[in-house]
Amino acid sequence: MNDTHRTYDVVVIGAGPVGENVADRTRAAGLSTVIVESELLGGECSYWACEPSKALLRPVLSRADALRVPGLRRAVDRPLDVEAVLAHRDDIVQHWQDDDQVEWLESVSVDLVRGHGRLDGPRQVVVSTPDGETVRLSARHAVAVCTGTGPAMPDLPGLDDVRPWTNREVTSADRVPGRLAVVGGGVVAVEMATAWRALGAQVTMLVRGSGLIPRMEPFAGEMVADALREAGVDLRFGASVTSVTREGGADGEVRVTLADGGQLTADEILFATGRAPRTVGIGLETIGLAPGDWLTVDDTCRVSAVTDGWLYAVGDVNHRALLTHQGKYQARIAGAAIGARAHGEPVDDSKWGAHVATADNEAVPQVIFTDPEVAAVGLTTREAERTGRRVKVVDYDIGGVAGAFQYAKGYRGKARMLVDLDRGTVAGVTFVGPGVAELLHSATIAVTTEAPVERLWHAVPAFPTISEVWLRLMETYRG
Ligand SMILES: Cc1cc2nc3c(=O)[nH]c(=O)nc-3n(C[C@H](O)[C@H](O)[C@H](O)COP(=O)(O)OP(=O)(O)OC[C@H]3O[C@@H](n4cnc5c(N)ncnc54)[C@H](O)[C@@H]3O)c2cc1C
Ligand SMILES: NC(=O)c1ccc[n+]([C@@H]2O[C@H](COP(=O)([O-])OP(=O)(O)OC[C@H]3O[C@@H](n4cnc5c(N)ncnc54)[C@H](O)[C@@H]3O)[C@@H](O)[C@H]2O)c1
Repeated sequence: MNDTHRTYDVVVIGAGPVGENVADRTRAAGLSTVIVESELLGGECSYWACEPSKALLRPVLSRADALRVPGLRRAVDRPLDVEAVLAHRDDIVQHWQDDDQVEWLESVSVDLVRGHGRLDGPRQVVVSTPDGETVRLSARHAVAVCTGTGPAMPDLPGLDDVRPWTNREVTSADRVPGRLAVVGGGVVAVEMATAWRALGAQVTMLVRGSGLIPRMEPFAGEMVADALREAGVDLRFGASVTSVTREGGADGEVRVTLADGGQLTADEILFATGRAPRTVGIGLETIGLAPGDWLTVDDTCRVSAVTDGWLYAVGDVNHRALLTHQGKYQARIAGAAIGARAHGEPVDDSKWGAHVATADNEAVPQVIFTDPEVAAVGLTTREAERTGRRVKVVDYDIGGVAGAFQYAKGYRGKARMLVDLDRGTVAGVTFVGPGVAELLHSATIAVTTEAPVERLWHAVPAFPTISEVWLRLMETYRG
C-alpha cells in the first residue's frame, strides 16, 4: 500500500458545486489548491438533486403553461412522452459521468484526488483512494469542508429493508411507479409529487403538519396544495408514518401504517424529510469537533469553534441556506477571504463587504418549480414578526395584470411585498403563479440593494409583462 504526502496552500474536501467554486476562487487568488471527491465531481446537485429534478419538471411546467394558452390546448392535451422526458433527464445529468467536470477542473489548474477525505489534526487531510492508497495532504493556509448533505431519514424500524426512495432514487428512476407515496411536505416533496404525478404515477402525499412548504408564506403552500389536488394527488395532512414494510419480497408492495391507524399501500415510498450534514467519518473528532453536527461558521465561512482560523465550511454543510446558488455565493466569498488572509491583505467584513456572505442573512432567493411556481426572497410575514421588523404587507392578485392575461387564460397568481417601514425599503417578496421564476431576480436586486421604495416607483416594468405586478404593488403600497 502506497502512502504519498503533498502540500498545497488550500485543500478542499468535496467537489460538489460549492467545493468546485471554492477551489476555483482560491486558484484565482493565486493559491495552489487540491480538491478531494469520493463520488462524482459536481456533487448531489448535478446528479441527484437540482439538475435531474428540474429536467423532469421542465416538460411538466411547459405543458401546463401551454394548456392554458388558447389555441395550444388541443395540440398538447395528451400525456407526456415519458421515455423522452427520462432520456432528457439522463442527458442533463450526463449519464452520471463527470468527464466534463474533470476537464473544467484541469482548465482552472486545480488538482484532484479521488477518494474519501477526512481531517487528521489541524491543516491535515488523509484521503483513502478507491485503489487502496492513502494520500496525505497538508494545507499551508486553509482546509474547506464542502461535503454537503445526505437525506435525513426518520427512525422507523426496518426502514432499510423497505428500500425507500430518497432524493437519489426519485431523481434517477428509469420507470414510473404505479403508486408513489411521498412522506414530507417540503420542497423536495412538492416538486417530486408534481413531476411523478404528471409522468403518470398515482401519488399520495403524507404530510405530518397542516400545510405544504412551511418556510414560505402560507398562501404559497395553499396554492400549491390546491394545484396538486387538481392534478390528482391525494394530499393527506396530519399524517404521521409509524411503520413501513415491504410485503412479498423485493418487488412486493410497500405497506404504510399511520399514527391514526390508517393504512396505505404503494409501489415505492419516497422520504423527503429534510437533510443531514455529511460530517460523520470526516475526522472532526481529531480537531475537537463533534461528528454529525452542522459546522457553524462566521460570515466569511470560517468555522467559529476552530482556533487559528484555518478551517472553513462552505455550502450545505454549514446549514446557512441549503441551496446551490447560495452555496456558490458563499464559495466566492470564502475563496476571496482565504485569498486575502493568505496574502496578508485586509479582510472587508463590513456588511455587504467583499469577504462576508451578507446575503445569507438578508436576501436568499428560492424558486420552487411546482405548477404554480413559487419564487421568494428576503423576509416572510412570519419572519418579520419573529424578528420584530415593522413592515407593511402589500398583496396583489397577479391575475389582474395585463401581462398575466397574455401569459395564460384564467391566470391564477399572487404577489406579496413587505416594505420595511423604518427603512423605506423592500424587505421581502413572494410571487406565486405560472412563469414567476424569472421575475425573482428583480426582487432579489430590490432587497439586496436596499433601494428606496420611492426610487422603485421610477423602475417602469414593460407592458404587457407579468413584471407589471411591481407597478401594482407600488400603487397599492402608496395608496
Ligand atoms: C431533490 C433536490 C432538489 C434540489 N433542487 C435544488 C434547486 O433546484 N436549486 C437549488 O438551489 N438547490 C436545490 N437543491 C439543494 C442543492 O442540491 C444543495 O444545496 C447543493 O447540492 C449543495 O451543494 P454542496 O456542494 O454544498 O453539497 P453537495 O452537492 O452535496 O456536494 C458535496 C460533495 O462532497 C462529496 N463528499 C462528501 N463527503 C466527502 C468526503 N469525506 N470526501 C470526499 N468527498 C466527499 C460528495 O460526494 C459530493 O460530491 C436540491 C436538493 C435536493 C435534495
Ligand atoms: N427548488 C429548490 O430550490 C429546491 C428543491 C428541492 C430541495 N431544495 C433544498 O433541499 C433541502 C431539502 O429539501 P427537503 O424537502 O428534503 O427538506 P425540507 O426541510 O424542505 O422539508 C422536509 C419536510 O419533511 C418533514 N419531515 C421531517 N421529518 C419528518 C418525519 N419524520 N415524518 C414526516 N415528515 C417529516 C418536515 O416537516 C418538512 O415539511 C431544502 O432545504 C431545500 O432548500 C431546494
